[in-house]
Amino acid sequence: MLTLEGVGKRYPTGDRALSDIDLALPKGQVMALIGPSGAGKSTLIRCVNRLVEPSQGHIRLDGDELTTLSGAGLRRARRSMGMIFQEYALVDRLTVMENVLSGRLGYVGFWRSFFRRYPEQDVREAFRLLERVGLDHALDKRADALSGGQRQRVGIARALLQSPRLLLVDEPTASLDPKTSRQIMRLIRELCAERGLAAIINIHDVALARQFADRIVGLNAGRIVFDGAPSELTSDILTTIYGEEEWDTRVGPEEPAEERSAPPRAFDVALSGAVR
Ligand SMILES: Nc1ncnc2c1ncn2[C@@H]1O[C@H](COP(=O)(O)OP(=O)(O)OP(=O)(O)O)[C@@H](O)[C@H]1O
Repeated sequence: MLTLEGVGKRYPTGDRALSDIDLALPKGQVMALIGPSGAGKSTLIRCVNRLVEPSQGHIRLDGDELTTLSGAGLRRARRSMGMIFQEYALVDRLTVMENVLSGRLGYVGFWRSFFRRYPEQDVREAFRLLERVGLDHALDKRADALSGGQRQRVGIARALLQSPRLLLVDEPTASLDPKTSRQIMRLIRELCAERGLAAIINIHDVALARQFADRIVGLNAGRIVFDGAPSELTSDILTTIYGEEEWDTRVGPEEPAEERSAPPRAFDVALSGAVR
């Protein structure tokens, strides 16, 4: 379980990115983090794995305080948090298998990984994961020969090979088409359920957040302004998170009357297009 207590972040530039963040993320919960650009979503995710140093507060993973760790302790904590990125962060000239195996870098030591001599059990597990994400036919392909969706699947397999306790996911679908985005979100969700893994997913697409997360947290100007179930996300709450917008606009004035008689649910329309 991950807990954040009174977490704040002020960058050296003076920008206050987070204030008084209190959160508890139980094992197995998939949490979507939404909010307008600049709300502090990436900062929050990066405070958890200390890519950004929080200025105040406590962050604990299974009771271990993360904010005071350094050196080997910090490396150990980081390897228990798998990170999945918008731009995949793969090494283009390496194969799919090599990219996935790099998820073990935190465990195998420099020279072994330099010569790419990973223990056999790591290779077997990498193969199993690639099978699970549907890429066992592409083990030897170079990463730069893959589509965006395939690259993200490699990123997911690599994060899981770390044997993480938590997944930190930063806009995993921002570069993907709508269908691939849904497939990737579904995969992340299923894998979290299979492994009892908690995840924080920073995402701009509210419809995807609503469909695939157990819980949604809305940030605005560095503060939590909503924390609840996807079904509680009303248009009033979207206004609280993002500001004034016609979330319910569903039918244009020029729309033929017969089509107005059975409109799609306003909310689905608003969510599928307006919040990007
Ligand atoms: N390295 C940095 N130095 C100074 N200020 C920063 C830095 N990174 C982020 N900020 C500021 O912190 C605030 C929060 O930024 P952050 O990137 O966390 O927001 P976000 O919600 O992830 O935005 P987006 O959705 O656009 O990625 C913004 O005001 C931003 O300008």
